[in-house]
Amino acid sequence: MAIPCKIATATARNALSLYSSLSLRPPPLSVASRSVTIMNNRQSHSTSTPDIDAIFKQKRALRSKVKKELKNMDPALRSHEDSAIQNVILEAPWFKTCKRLCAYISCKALREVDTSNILSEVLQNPAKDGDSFTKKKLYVPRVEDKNRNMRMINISRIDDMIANSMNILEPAPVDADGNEREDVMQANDPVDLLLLPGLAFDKSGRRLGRGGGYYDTFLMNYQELAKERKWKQPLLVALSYSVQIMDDGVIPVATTDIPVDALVTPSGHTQVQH
Ligand SMILES: Nc1nc2c(c(=O)[nH]1)N(C=O)[C@@H](CNc1ccc(C(=O)N[C@@H](CCC(=O)O)C(=O)O)cc1)CN2
Ligand SMILES: Nc1ncnc2c1ncn2[C@@H]1O[C@H](COP(=O)(O)OP(=O)(O)OP(=O)(O)O)[C@@H](O)[C@H]1O
Repeated sequence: MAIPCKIATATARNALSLYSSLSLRPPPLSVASRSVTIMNNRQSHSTSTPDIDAIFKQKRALRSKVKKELKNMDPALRSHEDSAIQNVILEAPWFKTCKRLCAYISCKALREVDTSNILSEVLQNPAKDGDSFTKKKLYVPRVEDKNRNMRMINISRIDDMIANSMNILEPAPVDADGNEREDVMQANDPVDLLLLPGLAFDKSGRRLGRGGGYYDTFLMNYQELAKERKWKQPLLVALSYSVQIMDDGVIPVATTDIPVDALVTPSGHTQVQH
C-alpha cells in the first residue's frame, strides 16, 4: 500500500551553477504510425494515422519495465539522487526567480523523485525578488475524478494535506478556516514553472506518465489559457532518476502527449534538444 510522504527540511545544497536559456520549445514530436490503405472507388492511397492501440501497448510495457527498475534501485543511490536532483533545482536561476509554480507532492510508495526539500523551501523561505523578498506561490495537484480531471490548488502550508484514494497527499478544496483555495486556472497571474513527475523521459522532452492522462490534460488546458491571456508559457521541467532516462525513440508518443522543456537528473540539468 502506498504511504504518504513526510516533508523534510531543506538540506545544504551544492553550489551548482546552471544556466541556459529555457524559453525554447521542442519541435512537435514524431508519433508512432502505421500506413493505412484507403480504398476509394477504384483508387487506393496510403495515409499515415496514429496506431493508438499499439502506442498504448508499448506505453504499458515501458511503464512496467521502469517500475521494476525503480523497485530494484539501491536505497542509498535513490537517496543520493533525490538530494542531487533537488539541489540542482534549488540552485537553478529559473527556480530562484520563479514567482508562482506548480509542483507535485512526491510519493515514496510510487518511488517518485523526492520533492520535499523543494516544497519546504518554497513554503518556508521567501525568495529574493530584486531588492525585496517575496514568497513563491505554490500550487499542488488535486485529482477530482478518474476522468483525467486534475486541478492545481494553492497551498501555503503542508500540514493540512490529506491522502487521496491513491494515497498521494493533496489539499482539500477549502483551507482550515473554511476559505476556498485558489485554483490555478482561476488565478489572475500566470505560473512560471511546473515541476512534473513521470515514469520515463528522454533528452528530446518526451515524457511517459502513469497512465491517467491527468498531466497531459491539465497542461493542454493551461497552455490554452496562457495563450488566450497572452501570458508567457510556463517552463515544464521533469524530475528523473538516472534509470528513468531512455534513449531516443524508446518512449512511445501519442498526439495528446505534451513534451517537457527540460529534464533535471542527478548529474544536472538537461535542456531539451531542438
Ligand atoms: N505525486 C504525484 N501526484 C499526482 C500524480 C503523480 O503522478 N504523482 N498524478 C499524475 O497523474 C496525479 C494522480 N495520478 C495518478 C495516477 C496513477 C497512480 C498510480 O498509483 N498508479 C499505479 C498503477 C495503477 C494501475 O495501473 O491501476 C502505479 O503507477 O503503480 C497514482 C496517481 C495527480 N497527483
Ligand atoms: N488532452 C487530452 N485529451 C483527451 N484525452 C487525453 C488527453 N491527454 C491524455 N488523454 C488520454 O488519457 C489516457 C492516458 O494517457 P497517457 O497514456 O498519455 O497517460 P500518461 O502518460 O500517464 O499521461 P499523464 O502524465 O498526463 O497522466 C489516454 O487514453 C489518452 O488518450
